[in-house]
Amino acid sequence: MDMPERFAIRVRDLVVGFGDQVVIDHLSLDVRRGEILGLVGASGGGKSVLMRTIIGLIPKRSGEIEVMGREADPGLGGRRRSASAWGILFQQGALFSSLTARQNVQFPLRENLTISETLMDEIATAKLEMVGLAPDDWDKFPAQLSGGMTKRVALARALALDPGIVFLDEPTSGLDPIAAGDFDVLIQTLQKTLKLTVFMVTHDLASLNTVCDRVAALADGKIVAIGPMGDLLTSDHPWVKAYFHGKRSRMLRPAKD
Ligand SMILES: Nc1ncnc2c1ncn2[C@@H]1O[C@H](COP(=O)(O)OP(=O)(O)OP(=O)(O)O)[C@@H](O)[C@H]1O
Repeated sequence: MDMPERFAIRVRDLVVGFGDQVVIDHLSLDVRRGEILGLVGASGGGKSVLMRTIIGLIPKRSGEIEVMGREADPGLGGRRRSASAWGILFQQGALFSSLTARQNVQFPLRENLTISETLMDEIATAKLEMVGLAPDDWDKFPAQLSGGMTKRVALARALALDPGIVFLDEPTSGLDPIAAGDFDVLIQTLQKTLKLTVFMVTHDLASLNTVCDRVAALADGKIVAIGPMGDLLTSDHPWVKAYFHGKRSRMLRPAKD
């Protein structure tokens, strides 16, 4: 049953820390190919650190990380060697402010491929169309784009090299509920059509409910619960209970009697 090909990412017994602080403490996690996995955890609990360690931006102290069946190589910083294995949408979109939307999408192509300007334009256009950005906005600079448009451009850039996995760090933060809902639908559509594996850090309860196949909860440096949203809602773990059944989440449900 547990064939390695079933998994896009396998993390075993991972430890990551800074100085005296241990952030990730013997954590294990499997991300299945083709699933949308949501990661929740307390602020400062290590979600971004976990994501950045998987993609090789932060060194691990010990443990194993396998991405698409290959051991991540800490010596190479992971990124260059596997540039096309994953794409990343950082928190706040993090576009280059001096480049237009189209140039932002072309950036990873320029960095990693030797192809003509015409082909680069064609690929960037295809990606911008894919994320639903109107042609009028393709040559705008980030400062001229709304929050939702910025996220779309950042997603187009993450998809530039046709990755098998995309990492999304709080993709709907800062968006109004309608724009966030539209973005959720976009992620789901792209995941289906491109057969992507999506690893998504989010605090957005609606995203967790509607787009994630499974949700993993990070507490005390470990994954303390993982499964479909329904399983998380019935988890006995104190942090998971507080997260999903706290005052703010309760407000989302209609009052009984
Ligand atoms: N480069 C770094 N150097 C030192 N400490 C760091 C570094 N990056 C993160 N940390 C620390 O690791 C801990 C986890 O941070 P992380 O950003 O992963 O939290 P998070 O779960 O993503 O939080 P949030 O939901 O608020 O974004 C924090 O205590 C943070 O200060």
